[in-house]
Amino acid sequence: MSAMSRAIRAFGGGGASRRNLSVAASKEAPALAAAAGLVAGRKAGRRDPGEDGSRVQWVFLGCPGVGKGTYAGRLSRLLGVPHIATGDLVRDALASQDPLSKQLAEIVNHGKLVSDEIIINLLSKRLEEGEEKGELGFILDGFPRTIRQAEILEGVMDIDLVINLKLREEALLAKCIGRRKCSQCGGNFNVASIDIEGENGAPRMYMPPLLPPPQCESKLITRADDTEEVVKERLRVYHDLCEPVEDFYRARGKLLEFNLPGGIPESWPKLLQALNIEDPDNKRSAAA
Ligand SMILES: Nc1ncnc2c1ncn2[C@@H]1O[C@H](COP(=O)(O)OP(=O)(O)O)[C@@H](O)[C@H]1O
Repeated sequence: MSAMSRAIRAFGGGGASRRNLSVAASKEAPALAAAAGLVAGRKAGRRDPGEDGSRVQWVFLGCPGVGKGTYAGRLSRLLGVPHIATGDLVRDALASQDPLSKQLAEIVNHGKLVSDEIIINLLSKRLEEGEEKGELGFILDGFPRTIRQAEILEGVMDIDLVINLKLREEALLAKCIGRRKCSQCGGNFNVASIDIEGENGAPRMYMPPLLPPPQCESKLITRADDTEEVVKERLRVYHDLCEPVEDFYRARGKLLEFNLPGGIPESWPKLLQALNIEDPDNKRSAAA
């Protein structure tokens, strides 16, 4: 059993206070603590990426379709830390021969959340594998998604920043339905063209499609849970269960709200600015 699962047991077992959980976690979760590159229970201040980005322990929150995967992936490459998306861990489990996969498909393809226990087991396993490879730091995407997950994470790790991505509601559904992935190279694309009129002082929002190159065109696949009906359910679940997680981190002073102004070319430099990270593209053009 993984360290994080033991922490869950302590948490769910009744009577275990958060303090006990932290103590239990620091004793029982050396793997988890080492994977995070810190001593569990030590409350460090926010780690700015600076020269050594490898130690950031960040979380991305945001509705389905907002672009968590895109921006978390870009930052992970820039800072050299692993991007750990629990949705990907779930999809890997779904594709496996695991007896759990049928049960998981039933939940995921209806837009519901899988149980906290299952998700923490998957995440814990991934962190332990990372630790074995010497990974330091992480950017979590899609976790935590419930208050209970947030409390468990807070008890065993020091999250230093939570980035809450926001996009106008009208764009989210179209962005999910337009998502495509190349089954061969794994590239992510989007066929949706979003053009929302500016209203009540808000500027017009234009997000052009991100089309695949010709060699990927015939190999595109769509996620089974990216149908209109399922996306609407995922958005409902987000508002009910995941939005309170934003309040959880806001109350702890860890939440950075970021309103996406449009597509990647507009949003990426602004996000880097909000995070106090030097834009590598500007650096290159300044050096040229
Ligand atoms: N932290 C989590 N807790 C529970 N279920 C999760 C979690 N992360 C992912 N899942 C499951 O995997 C599905 C896909 O997740 P993800 O790719 O993050 O989707 P989204 O585009 O909705 O943010 C979710 O709808 C849910 O069923």
